[in-house]
Amino acid sequence: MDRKPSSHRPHYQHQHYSSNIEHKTPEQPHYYPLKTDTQPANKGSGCVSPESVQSSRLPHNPQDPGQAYVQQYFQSRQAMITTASVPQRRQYQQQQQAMQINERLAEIDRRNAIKKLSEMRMQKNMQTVDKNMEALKELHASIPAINKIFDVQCRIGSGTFSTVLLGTLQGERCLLETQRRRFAIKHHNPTSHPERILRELECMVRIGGVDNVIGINCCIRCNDNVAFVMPYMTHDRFHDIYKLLSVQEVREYMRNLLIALRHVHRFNVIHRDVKPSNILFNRRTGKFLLCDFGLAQRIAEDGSVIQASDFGAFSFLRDKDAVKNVMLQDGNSAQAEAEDYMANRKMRALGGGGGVDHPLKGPPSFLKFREPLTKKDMANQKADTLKLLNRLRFMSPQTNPDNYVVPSVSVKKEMHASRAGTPGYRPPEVLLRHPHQTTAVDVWASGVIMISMLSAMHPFFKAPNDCSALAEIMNLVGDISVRKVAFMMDRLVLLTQKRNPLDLRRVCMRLRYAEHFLAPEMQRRHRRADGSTEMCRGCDQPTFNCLCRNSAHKLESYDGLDMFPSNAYDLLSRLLEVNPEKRITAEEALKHPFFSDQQRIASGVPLHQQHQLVARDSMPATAARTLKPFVSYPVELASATNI
Ligand SMILES: Nc1ncnc2c1ncn2[C@@H]1O[C@H](COP(=O)(O)OP(=O)(O)OP(=O)(O)O)[C@@H](O)[C@H]1O
Repeated sequence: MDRKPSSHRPHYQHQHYSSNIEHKTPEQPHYYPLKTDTQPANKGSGCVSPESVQSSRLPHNPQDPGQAYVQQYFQSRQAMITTASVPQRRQYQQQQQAMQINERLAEIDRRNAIKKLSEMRMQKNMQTVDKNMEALKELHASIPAINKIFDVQCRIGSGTFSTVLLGTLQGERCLLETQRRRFAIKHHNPTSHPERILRELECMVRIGGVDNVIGINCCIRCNDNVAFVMPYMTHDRFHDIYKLLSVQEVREYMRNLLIALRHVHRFNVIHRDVKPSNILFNRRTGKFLLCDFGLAQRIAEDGSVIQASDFGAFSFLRDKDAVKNVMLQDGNSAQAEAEDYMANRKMRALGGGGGVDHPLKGPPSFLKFREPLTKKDMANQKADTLKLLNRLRFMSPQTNPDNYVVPSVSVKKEMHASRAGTPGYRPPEVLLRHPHQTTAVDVWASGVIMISMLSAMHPFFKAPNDCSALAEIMNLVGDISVRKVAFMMDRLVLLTQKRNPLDLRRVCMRLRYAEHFLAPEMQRRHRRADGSTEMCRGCDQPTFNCLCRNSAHKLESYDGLDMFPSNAYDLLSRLLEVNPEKRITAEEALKHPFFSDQQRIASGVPLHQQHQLVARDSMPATAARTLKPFVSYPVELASATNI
């Protein structure tokens, strides 16, 4: 049989099909558009003739099967309309009108929603502008002296106790904008306790300006309003960068933080508010500053807290020479920042330093060509991650958040224990209400920052109150270590459930590389014959991904997946040591192998000076250029202390 090649068949079929249509077209009845007395045809009735469709879109082509379908559709509809009775037609018209009204209403709703959204956006922008203006006005009104020294540009941040504004010196108006030094003007809320302001001022003057600790240029007071003038530093929001940092950057970040803490701790001062928002870190230049000493406390040799009024707060002010010699940091011009960045880039090109140019290691080859995830896989992965988060955040509903820890010896007189700090960064000794707190409080907080970077989860601890904060810590490190420490501190922790300690490295890896841990092929490989997956009761994870520290399960190894070396986790476990007496100090931590195998690069120090730093960890800040310190203190306080 003479068969046509298969490639010709569609053409043949198409021709056949078209001829069918052509055959039908002559028999087609004429189209009578539906007309009523009040409505012109094709307007408002929702009826469109096939001719009008054809003429408005394409030239009529009877060979086109698409057009043929349109014609057929209208023919059948027209047949229905023409054969329908008057009430049926009216009903049809009413339906069409209702549809149109609905469409119009939907359109109006859509337009209103867009209008409302843009109004809300504008309102938000205006609120920000308002807040900026408000902050500027407030500063000008409450400390008029500021107007004579600074051009205050805008608000750069605000916390619970202050508003921080950006200012440049009026004396430098003749310079290019990029060359003008920039200052952060911290305007304390007048409701802030004077002791708090004084404490912060003293810390900044005595401790600040060196070793990554923010310094102060001057302090201006007018009645109950106080403003600190500090060098301004452009910085990255931790929230924007914590997932992106390379190993080298994490190393530099932690080292700079520990250098700052070591310096602060040498003065027997606990910062008490170490958290990312109090750290100014510039990813481009590698510069790092620890700021906000508003909660700082000085501790006596016996471990008791020295109150701010006994802090010797004014002793340094009495010594006028000491004030003159205060190491001041310069304001930071945009040009100086750009130069720092170039120096850093050069350093990286030579193989040292942190920074953004380091490429991230890709996934290991065995996981590189993974099959795409189905919706079901993604849902499973989400559920699995949620289980882990629930496990980490779990607190029994029976727990009484106001009475979770009691003194084990009830006859002992209860002592005051400081709770100052930010939720999520408080260590076990603070949550256990231990009165003798040490600089180890800050070391724990640095560990919390490190775990956020290693696990790519921020905030890592998210508890709304101290009780659930302690529960979160126990969910990670196990209940036994916390109960032991509590016992040591004469405290009894009331528990409703036991908790296994988790393996820090696997927890961080599981959160950071979730897609690898939950790869469908991995899950399939470990699935039982009945389709279920064996789960570990200790950590609520599949047994092959068990996160328990002493897991007895056969684990998937994920060799080579993690970009962080094992000594990073070793350091982490020492920073997050539950027992404050055993916790590593900042000084010891700086000697940890996590840092020692790397070339030391000090933040913000030009390349040619870096070799001098081998024996030292950081440089003192550059000397003041022109800005003279201006310190003013309340008349009442001055007379009270005989200054
Ligand atoms: N020297 C500076 N350079 C640039 N920005 C700064 C500087 N000092 C502070 N900021 C910005 O202002 C914000 C608030 O500053 P700071 O933490 O000192 O105020 P606070 O009122 O004590 O805040 P909190 O209530 O969070 O403790 C910081 O998070 C930071 O973004």
